[in-house]
Amino acid sequence: MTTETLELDAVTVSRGAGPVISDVSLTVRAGEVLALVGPNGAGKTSLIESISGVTPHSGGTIRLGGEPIDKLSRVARARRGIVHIEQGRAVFPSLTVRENLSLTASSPADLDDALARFPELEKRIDSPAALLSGGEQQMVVLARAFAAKPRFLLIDEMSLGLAPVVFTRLFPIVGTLADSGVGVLLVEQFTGLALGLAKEAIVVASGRVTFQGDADRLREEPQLLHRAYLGG
Ligand SMILES: Nc1ncnc2c1ncn2[C@@H]1O[C@H](COP(=O)(O)OP(=O)(O)OP(=O)(O)O)[C@@H](O)[C@H]1O
Repeated sequence: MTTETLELDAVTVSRGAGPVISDVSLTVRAGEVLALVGPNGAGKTSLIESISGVTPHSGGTIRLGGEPIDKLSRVARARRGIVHIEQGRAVFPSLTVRENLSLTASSPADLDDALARFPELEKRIDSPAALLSGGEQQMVVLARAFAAKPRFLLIDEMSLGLAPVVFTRLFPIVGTLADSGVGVLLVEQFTGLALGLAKEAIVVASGRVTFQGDADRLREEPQLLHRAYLGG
Protein backbone atom coordinates (compact mmCIF):
# COMPACT_ATOMS: atom_id res chain seq x y z
CA MET A 1 0.00 0.00 0.00
CA THR A 2 1.37 3.43 -0.89
CA THR A 3 1.30 6.16 1.74
CA GLU A 4 -0.64 9.26 0.81
CA THR A 5 1.47 12.42 0.69
CA LEU A 6 1.25 16.18 0.75
CA GLU A 7 4.24 17.46 -1.19
CA LEU A 8 5.84 20.84 -1.69
CA ASP A 9 8.20 21.16 -4.61
CA ALA A 10 10.44 24.25 -4.66
CA VAL A 11 7.77 26.49 -3.13
CA THR A 12 8.44 30.23 -2.91
CA VAL A 13 6.23 32.67 -1.02
CA SER A 14 6.62 36.42 -1.47
CA ARG A 15 5.36 39.09 0.88
CA GLY A 16 5.95 42.80 0.63
CA ALA A 17 9.46 43.45 -0.58
CA GLY A 18 10.43 39.93 -1.59
CA PRO A 19 10.44 36.20 -0.88
CA VAL A 20 9.98 35.10 2.74
CA ILE A 21 10.11 31.43 1.68
CA SER A 22 12.49 30.35 -1.07
CA ASP A 23 12.56 27.01 -2.86
CA VAL A 24 11.24 24.86 -0.03
CA SER A 25 10.56 21.21 -0.81
CA LEU A 26 9.11 18.81 1.73
CA THR A 27 6.83 15.80 2.03
CA VAL A 28 4.25 15.17 4.76
CA ARG A 29 3.17 11.53 4.92
CA ALA A 30 -0.16 10.20 6.16
CA GLY A 31 0.21 8.80 9.68
CA GLU A 32 3.37 10.75 10.46
CA VAL A 33 4.32 14.03 12.13
CA LEU A 34 6.75 16.30 10.29
CA ALA A 35 8.12 19.00 12.61
CA LEU A 36 8.79 22.41 11.03
CA VAL A 37 10.97 24.53 13.29
CA GLY A 38 13.14 27.61 13.00
CA PRO A 39 13.76 31.05 14.50
CA ASN A 40 11.12 33.78 14.73
CA GLY A 41 10.38 35.33 11.38
CA ALA A 42 11.93 32.39 9.48
CA GLY A 43 8.78 32.02 7.37
CA LYS A 44 7.09 28.99 9.00
CA THR A 45 3.65 30.61 9.19
CA SER A 46 3.94 31.87 5.61
CA LEU A 47 4.82 28.36 4.46
CA ILE A 48 1.88 26.75 6.25
CA GLU A 49 -0.43 29.47 4.91
CA SER A 50 0.70 28.75 1.37
CA ILE A 51 -0.31 25.09 1.80
CA SER A 52 -3.80 25.84 3.11
CA GLY A 53 -4.25 28.63 0.58
CA VAL A 54 -4.42 31.55 3.03
CA THR A 55 -1.37 33.13 1.35
CA PRO A 56 -0.62 32.45 -2.33
CA HIS A 57 2.75 31.00 -3.28
CA SER A 58 4.62 32.69 -6.10
CA GLY A 59 6.61 29.69 -7.28
CA GLY A 60 6.78 25.92 -7.10
CA THR A 61 4.07 23.27 -6.84
CA ILE A 62 1.97 21.83 -4.02
CA ARG A 63 0.55 18.33 -4.54
CA LEU A 64 -2.02 16.43 -2.55
CA GLY A 65 -2.04 12.71 -3.27
CA GLY A 66 0.07 13.45 -6.35
CA GLU A 67 -2.38 16.05 -7.78
CA PRO A 68 -1.35 19.72 -8.01
CA ILE A 69 -3.60 21.90 -5.85
CA ASP A 70 -1.93 25.25 -6.59
CA LYS A 71 -4.95 26.68 -8.32
CA LEU A 72 -7.48 25.58 -5.71
CA SER A 73 -9.02 28.07 -3.29
CA ARG A 74 -8.62 27.75 0.44
CA VAL A 75 -12.13 26.30 0.74
CA ALA A 76 -11.49 23.74 -2.00
CA ARG A 77 -8.27 22.65 -0.29
CA ALA A 78 -10.10 22.30 3.02
CA ARG A 79 -12.77 20.19 1.31
CA ARG A 80 -10.03 17.90 0.07
CA GLY A 81 -8.83 17.37 3.59
CA ILE A 82 -6.19 20.01 4.32
CA VAL A 83 -7.11 21.46 7.72
CA HIS A 84 -5.16 24.41 9.09
CA ILE A 85 -5.09 25.22 12.80
CA GLU A 86 -3.96 28.83 12.89
CA GLN A 87 -2.11 30.58 15.71
CA GLY A 88 -4.35 31.57 18.62
CA ARG A 89 -7.27 29.62 20.00
CA ALA A 90 -10.03 30.37 17.53
CA VAL A 91 -13.06 28.97 19.32
CA PHE A 92 -16.49 30.53 18.96
CA PRO A 93 -16.84 31.69 22.58
CA SER A 94 -20.61 31.98 22.79
CA LEU A 95 -21.20 28.56 21.20
CA THR A 96 -21.10 25.40 23.29
CA VAL A 97 -18.42 22.79 22.80
CA ARG A 98 -20.93 20.65 20.88
CA GLU A 99 -21.86 23.58 18.63
CA ASN A 100 -18.20 24.37 17.98
CA LEU A 101 -17.59 20.79 16.85
CA SER A 102 -20.80 20.69 14.80
CA LEU A 103 -19.38 23.45 12.62
CA THR A 104 -16.95 21.01 11.02
CA ALA A 105 -18.38 17.54 11.69
CA SER A 106 -20.39 16.43 8.70
CA SER A 107 -22.30 13.78 10.70
CA PRO A 108 -23.12 12.95 14.35
CA ALA A 109 -20.78 9.96 14.01
CA ASP A 110 -17.86 12.25 13.08
CA LEU A 111 -18.66 14.44 16.09
CA ASP A 112 -18.80 11.42 18.43
CA ASP A 113 -15.58 10.08 16.98
CA ALA A 114 -13.82 13.39 17.65
CA LEU A 115 -15.22 13.60 21.18
CA ALA A 116 -14.09 10.06 21.96
CA ARG A 117 -10.52 11.28 21.58
CA PHE A 118 -11.07 14.12 24.04
CA PRO A 119 -12.81 12.64 27.10
CA GLU A 120 -12.21 15.86 29.05
CA LEU A 121 -14.39 17.71 26.57
CA GLU A 122 -17.25 15.25 26.83
CA LYS A 123 -17.82 16.51 30.37
CA ARG A 124 -18.05 20.09 29.10
CA ILE A 125 -20.05 19.37 25.98
CA ASP A 126 -22.88 21.81 26.72
CA SER A 127 -20.71 24.61 28.20
CA PRO A 128 -20.10 27.75 26.17
CA ALA A 129 -16.50 27.64 24.95
CA ALA A 130 -15.84 30.99 26.67
CA LEU A 131 -16.10 29.26 30.06
CA LEU A 132 -13.38 26.73 29.27
CA SER A 133 -9.74 27.09 30.31
CA GLY A 134 -7.13 27.97 27.67
CA GLY A 135 -6.03 24.33 27.48
CA GLU A 136 -9.60 23.11 27.08
CA GLN A 137 -10.21 25.68 24.35
CA GLN A 138 -7.17 24.43 22.49
CA MET A 139 -8.64 20.91 22.85
CA VAL A 140 -11.85 22.21 21.23
CA VAL A 141 -9.74 23.59 18.37
CA LEU A 142 -8.00 20.23 17.93
CA ALA A 143 -11.25 18.26 18.25
CA ARG A 144 -12.97 20.55 15.74
CA ALA A 145 -10.11 19.99 13.31
CA PHE A 146 -10.29 16.24 13.84
CA ALA A 147 -14.09 16.23 13.39
CA ALA A 148 -13.51 17.61 9.88
CA LYS A 149 -11.86 14.25 9.03
CA PRO A 150 -8.60 15.78 7.82
CA ARG A 151 -6.18 13.94 5.59
CA PHE A 152 -3.51 16.46 6.53
CA LEU A 153 -3.42 18.74 9.55
CA LEU A 154 -1.28 21.90 9.61
CA ILE A 155 -0.75 23.09 13.19
CA ASP A 156 0.79 26.52 13.85
CA GLU A 157 2.18 27.09 17.38
CA MET A 158 -0.32 25.13 19.42
CA SER A 159 1.46 26.02 22.66
CA LEU A 160 1.18 29.79 22.26
CA GLY A 161 -0.10 31.37 25.47
CA LEU A 162 -0.55 28.07 27.31
CA ALA A 163 1.18 27.01 30.51
CA PRO A 164 3.79 24.27 30.00
CA VAL A 165 1.81 21.87 32.20
CA VAL A 166 -1.16 22.30 29.86
CA PHE A 167 0.54 21.96 26.50
CA THR A 168 2.67 18.99 27.53
CA ARG A 169 -0.67 17.23 28.10
CA LEU A 170 -2.02 18.37 24.71
CA PHE A 171 0.98 17.32 22.67
CA PRO A 172 0.50 13.54 22.90
CA ILE A 173 -2.98 14.03 21.39
CA VAL A 174 -1.31 15.20 18.18
CA GLY A 175 0.59 11.90 18.16
CA THR A 176 -2.63 9.91 18.49
CA LEU A 177 -4.19 11.88 15.61
CA ALA A 178 -1.20 10.92 13.45
CA ASP A 179 -1.49 7.30 14.62
CA SER A 180 -5.06 7.31 13.32
CA GLY A 181 -3.72 8.05 9.83
CA VAL A 182 -3.63 11.85 9.63
CA GLY A 183 -0.46 13.45 8.25
CA VAL A 184 0.63 16.32 10.51
CA LEU A 185 2.84 19.31 9.74
CA LEU A 186 3.67 20.74 13.15
CA VAL A 187 5.11 24.23 13.63
CA GLU A 188 6.18 24.65 17.23
CA GLN A 189 8.47 26.94 19.19
CA PHE A 190 9.04 24.21 21.82
CA THR A 191 11.41 22.35 19.56
CA GLY A 192 12.07 19.45 21.94
CA LEU A 193 8.37 18.58 22.16
CA ALA A 194 7.85 18.80 18.40
CA LEU A 195 10.92 16.70 17.65
CA GLY A 196 9.80 14.16 20.26
CA LEU A 197 6.57 13.55 18.32
CA ALA A 198 7.97 13.77 14.83
CA LYS A 199 9.60 11.17 12.64
CA GLU A 200 11.18 13.75 10.38
CA ALA A 201 12.06 17.38 10.87
CA ILE A 202 12.75 20.37 8.73
CA VAL A 203 14.47 23.55 9.89
CA VAL A 204 13.81 26.81 8.05
CA ALA A 205 15.95 29.92 8.64
CA SER A 206 15.52 33.16 6.67
CA GLY A 207 13.07 31.39 4.37
CA ARG A 208 15.39 28.55 3.35
CA VAL A 209 15.71 24.94 4.43
CA THR A 210 18.83 24.50 6.56
CA PHE A 211 18.17 20.95 7.79
CA GLN A 212 15.94 18.14 6.65
CA GLY A 213 16.07 14.66 8.11
CA ASP A 214 15.61 12.47 11.13
CA ALA A 215 13.87 14.25 14.04
CA ASP A 216 15.62 12.12 16.68
CA ARG A 217 19.00 13.04 15.27
CA LEU A 218 18.20 16.74 15.52
CA ARG A 219 16.95 16.27 19.08
CA GLU A 220 20.02 14.37 20.16
CA GLU A 221 22.53 16.74 18.56
CA PRO A 222 21.85 20.27 19.87
CA GLN A 223 24.82 21.64 17.90
CA LEU A 224 23.19 20.49 14.67
CA LEU A 225 19.98 22.28 15.64
CA HIS A 226 21.90 25.40 16.65
CA ARG A 227 23.76 25.46 13.32
CA ALA A 228 20.53 25.00 11.38
CA TYR A 229 18.92 27.89 13.29
CA LEU A 230 21.88 30.08 12.39
CA GLY A 231 21.51 29.29 8.70
CA GLY A 232 23.12 25.87 8.23
N1 LIG B 1 1.20 40.05 6.13
C1 LIG B 1 2.50 40.24 5.93
N2 LIG B 1 2.96 41.18 5.08
C2 LIG B 1 4.28 41.36 4.86
N3 LIG B 1 5.24 40.66 5.47
C3 LIG B 1 4.85 39.70 6.33
C4 LIG B 1 3.46 39.43 6.61
N4 LIG B 1 3.41 38.42 7.51
C5 LIG B 1 4.67 38.07 7.76
N5 LIG B 1 5.54 38.84 7.07
C6 LIG B 1 7.00 38.74 7.09
O1 LIG B 1 7.34 37.48 6.55
C7 LIG B 1 8.47 36.94 7.23
C8 LIG B 1 8.14 35.55 7.72
O2 LIG B 1 7.14 35.65 8.76
P1 LIG B 1 6.38 34.37 9.30
O3 LIG B 1 5.34 34.84 10.27
O4 LIG B 1 5.96 33.53 8.18
O5 LIG B 1 7.56 33.62 10.08
P2 LIG B 1 7.50 32.61 11.30
O6 LIG B 1 8.69 31.72 11.12
O7 LIG B 1 6.18 31.96 11.35
O8 LIG B 1 7.72 33.56 12.53
P3 LIG B 1 7.16 33.46 14.04
O9 LIG B 1 7.80 32.25 14.62
O10 LIG B 1 7.64 34.74 14.65
O11 LIG B 1 5.65 33.37 13.92
C9 LIG B 1 8.82 37.92 8.33
O12 LIG B 1 9.89 38.71 7.88
C10 LIG B 1 7.57 38.75 8.50
O13 LIG B 1 7.89 40.05 8.91
